[in-house]
Amino acid sequence: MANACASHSRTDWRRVLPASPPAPSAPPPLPPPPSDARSIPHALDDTLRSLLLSPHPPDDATATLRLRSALASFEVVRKGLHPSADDRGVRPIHLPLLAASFARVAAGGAHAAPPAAARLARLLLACARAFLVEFHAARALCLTLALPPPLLAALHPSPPSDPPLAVDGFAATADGAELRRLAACLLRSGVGCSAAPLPHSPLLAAAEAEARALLAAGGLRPSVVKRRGAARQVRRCEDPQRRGDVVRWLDGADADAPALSALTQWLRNELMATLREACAAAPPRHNSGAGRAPVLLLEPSRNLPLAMLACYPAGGTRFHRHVDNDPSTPDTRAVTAVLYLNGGWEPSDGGCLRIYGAPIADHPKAQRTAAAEPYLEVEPRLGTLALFWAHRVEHEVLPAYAPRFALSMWMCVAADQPEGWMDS
Ligand SMILES: O=C(O)CCC(=O)C(=O)O
Ligand SMILES: [Fe+2]
Repeated sequence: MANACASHSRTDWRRVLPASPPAPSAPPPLPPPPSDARSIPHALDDTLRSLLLSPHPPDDATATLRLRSALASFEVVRKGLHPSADDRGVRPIHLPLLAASFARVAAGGAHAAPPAAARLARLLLACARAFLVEFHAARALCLTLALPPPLLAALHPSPPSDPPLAVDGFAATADGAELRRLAACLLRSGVGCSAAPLPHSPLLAAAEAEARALLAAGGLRPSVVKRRGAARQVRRCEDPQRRGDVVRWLDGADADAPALSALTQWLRNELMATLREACAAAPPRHNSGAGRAPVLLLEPSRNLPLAMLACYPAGGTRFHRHVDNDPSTPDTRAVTAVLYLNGGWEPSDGGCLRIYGAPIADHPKAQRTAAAEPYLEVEPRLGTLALFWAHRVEHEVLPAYAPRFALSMWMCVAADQPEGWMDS
């Protein structure tokens, strides 16, 4: 199953359908927002139907924006929040809601006529591209529709000889060999670090520029750390002495940060697929992250947005030594991926990632603390991608003396993960 999903996620859906028709002059009015969590599925269905059946269908961008707000309102309503810029993100946990809505609307006959079926398929794939529906769910539903033969033929997965993915207009090579090497290092020793910038693309510099602009516009907020309080419940609080970065969560479709979104999608698609494949192919006990479990099954985090943009804003800000998924406050995170975005980094800027642990001792660049503990330092240069086990590897961010940017993604264990993966 993991392999099947991985191959679908590599299909470039942008190439399977014709370009959007021109934007209409009068888009249909929005249905009323949901008033409570139970009415959200109906609200989604209504929004979807109004988009599909309108005599003046909006373009893909407008349509996905509407579905995106309808989905984001789930989190707002569920938590009893007032909608604000912070709460508009779509969590992976919400994606099946929209897929289910598409299935209901399709079953309800909105697709009965071939042109309507084609429109439904178009919108579904636009949603997959905007990360509002999982690719494999979109494809599975498309195959149940009565689509015209040319469209159906176009929906077959791309052959392996396909040209590399083009991410939102940027040419990004798949960088597959280096990703597979990193995955192998991760499984063997718990840590993998790229030797050359990844992905090999102008996206990196564009993303750094966006990150700097977002910081300047006040778009990043102080981060929080987890703490076990009285009665053993876990609290989240700011603690700038322990962790001094400011962050912004991204879900891969953030309109004000297209290059960061494209990198988020690259991590979600290319890196995730490579790690899943490596984990699925590893014989039992040959994956240092699987603990006592026979296999490690990875999927995107269901509770967090896909990626976190973080900035340590100079002044010696740091993140003290920690394990991301500490067994004292356990969650489902298994892999931490950090992509650094600091084009002009100099050693005097500080902010290296220091990784501790026994396997590091064998690394050619390993150093030792005064107490002879082995460690490895990763320089946060533009395009350096570091991977390590979120539930095993101790690490810290050393004091930063210039603004230091990184895009992080956590890959979690799937719901059907066999027990024992947290045990050493
Ligand atoms: O940015 C880095 O190098 C790592 C940050 C980190 O440890 C974290 O966010 O948990
Ligand atoms: Fe960390």
